[in-house]
Amino acid sequence: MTVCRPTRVSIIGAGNVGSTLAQRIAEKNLADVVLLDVLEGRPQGIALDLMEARGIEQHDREIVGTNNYADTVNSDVVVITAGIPRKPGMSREDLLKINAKIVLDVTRQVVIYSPGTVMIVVTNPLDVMTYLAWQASGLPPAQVMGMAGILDSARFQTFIAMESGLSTADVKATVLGSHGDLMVPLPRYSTVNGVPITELMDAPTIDRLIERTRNGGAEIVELMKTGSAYFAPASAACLMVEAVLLNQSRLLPVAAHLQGEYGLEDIFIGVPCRLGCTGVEEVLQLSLTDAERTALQASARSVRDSINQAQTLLETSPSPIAS
Ligand SMILES: NC(=O)c1ccc[n+]([C@@H]2O[C@H](COP(=O)([O-])OP(=O)(O)OC[C@H]3O[C@@H](n4cnc5c(N)ncnc54)[C@H](O)[C@@H]3O)[C@@H](O)[C@H]2O)c1
Ligand SMILES: O=C(O)C[C@H](O)C(=O)O
Repeated sequence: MTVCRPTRVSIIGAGNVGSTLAQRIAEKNLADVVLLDVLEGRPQGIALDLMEARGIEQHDREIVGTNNYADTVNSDVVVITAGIPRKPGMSREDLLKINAKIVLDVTRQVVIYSPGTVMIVVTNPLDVMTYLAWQASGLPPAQVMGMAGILDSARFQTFIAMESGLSTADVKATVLGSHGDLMVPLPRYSTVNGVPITELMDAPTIDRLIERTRNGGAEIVELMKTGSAYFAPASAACLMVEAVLLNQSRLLPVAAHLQGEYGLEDIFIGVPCRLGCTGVEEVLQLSLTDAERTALQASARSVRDSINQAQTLLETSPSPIAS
């Protein structure tokens, strides 16, 4: 008798984003979930809690909590959420050194047990962490990507719907670039049922919504006082997991490795990509105005500076980046 192996997603970091993502994946019946954390008891407790909801939510997905990477073996997708969230007054870049060490450590352990996985990075600062995870993993670049563009676009989408009073379902918004102050919201590619928002709102209103989008993560950090956003981030990561597991050919903005696209080399940054079972299957090159291209280049320069900074910081660490 053939024994079927269920699809498995491992989530490294059983904190706010990781545990919410585990819930979404299981309740959408996408895959079995392994939730791993350094904290003893936390992933086990969350997994048991989610298992006890199965009868109510009507699914039979296995959710396992663990501190042992061997339990993540043969994961189809691994999502890295391990790391420290920022506090009010901090930028995501302030997390660079501490999270770089965590991301390098967990990535190296993940690929021992899942050498062919698709890896989705969530830990901040996002674009740099995705680059470091890719380097440490040895995976082909198409199998490593970062989650941010879907979240930033969803925030822009929400603010456009709130401002216009039109249904969120009809709004499509596009945000490219880094997951930071230099992200690049694109009003020309943001529409309400096909109508560009530039036809629906005046420039000062659009500028105000762009500013709120750029500040979207910080706005929640300031309100929550401890921790950062996790419901919308988990939804965004789940969309990527779903696109990969179900080979959906979704066109989504993700932090992908660029090798000449948009005139950028050897960097991970948010661009529209076709996502399928092998990961990033294509980078779509939008035509950009001079101003949009300049903004994307500035965004990429800031990511490149942070990568250089992370590599300098890590040179003094006991486990430097090694390919
Ligand atoms: N890319 C995005 O858009 C986005 C959105 C939200 C959060 N984030 C980032 O994701 C990260 C997690 O956010 P959160 O709200 O879940 O934080 P959290 O503090 O709730 O959870 C983080 C978890 O990581 C665990 N952890 C730390 N070091 C670890 C290690 N070496 N191995 C395994 N687990 C480890 C912690 O024990 C904790 O449970 C943060 O860096 C945050 O800034 C990014
Ligand atoms: O803002 C943060 O620090 C968390 C995340 O990147 C977000 O945008 O919500």
